[in-house]
Amino acid sequence: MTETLGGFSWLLHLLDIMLVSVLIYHFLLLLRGGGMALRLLLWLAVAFLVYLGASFIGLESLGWLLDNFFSVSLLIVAIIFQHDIRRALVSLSRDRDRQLSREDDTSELIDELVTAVDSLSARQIGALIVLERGMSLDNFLAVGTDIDAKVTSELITSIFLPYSPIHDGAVIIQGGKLTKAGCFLPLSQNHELGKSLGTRHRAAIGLTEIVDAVVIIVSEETGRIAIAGNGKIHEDIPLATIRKELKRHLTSRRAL
Ligand SMILES: Nc1ncnc2c1ncn2[C@@H]1O[C@H](COP(=O)(O)OP(=O)(O)OP(=O)(O)O)[C@@H](O)[C@H]1O
Repeated sequence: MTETLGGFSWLLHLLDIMLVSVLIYHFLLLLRGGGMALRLLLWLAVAFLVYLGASFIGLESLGWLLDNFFSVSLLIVAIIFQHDIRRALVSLSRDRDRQLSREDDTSELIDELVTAVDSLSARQIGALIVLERGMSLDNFLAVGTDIDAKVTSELITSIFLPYSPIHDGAVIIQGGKLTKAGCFLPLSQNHELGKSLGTRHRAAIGLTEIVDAVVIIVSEETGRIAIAGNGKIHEDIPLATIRKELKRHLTSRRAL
């Protein structure tokens, strides 16, 4: 094919360089933009078609670039989708036995949580309360103190009192029991989060980017209550809404 187009070799080189530039430009735009998953897949498909065309008409630079690009594309995909891959791997360790079995247990748990959060908020005591749903939280319990007790508002409040030795970090609630306190959660790396969000709030968001847990946050600075799920946070929520949201989250098996 290159021989057939021999007379136009300078044109081919020009076309080759232009296509490489366009590809690099759009790839950089892609890395900056949102809606990553679909756009990346689309671009991989387009790049593959361009690669076939480039090989056919003998565009050497473009062919070389795409050849190398495909070799590292698996790595690129793994890096870009690291959160989704991690979430998928964690979901393999679903532990349905720990789900709350009876509706009464769920409403009793919600009552205790709402009372605790109300009291903490009124006194501006910071708190981070994680509720396990379908996906196991066992991978996040390495650091922390074993508690394994029935959830009561008094227990939660006393853990977060400033002079309590385990007030730092998060408490974990699994299947209606408060299993751990002082747990360290992964911080969110989401650059789009507001700069005003500190590490307590970022830790809540970070965990829910990976698992389907729901996290209640009480701000020490403002006393405001927030709730995080599915990598998103809703701040300054009234108690009635917290109750409604908890009920929705704890009775549904789907991610939020
Ligand atoms: N990765 C983490 N995992 C669990 N708890 C954390 C983590 N990072 C911070 N915390 C908790 O948050 C506290 C610090 O909160 P910080 O003031 O930085 O955050 P914030 O989001 O501004 O919260 P606040 O509104 O309560 O001040 C720590 O003392 C600790 O208890």
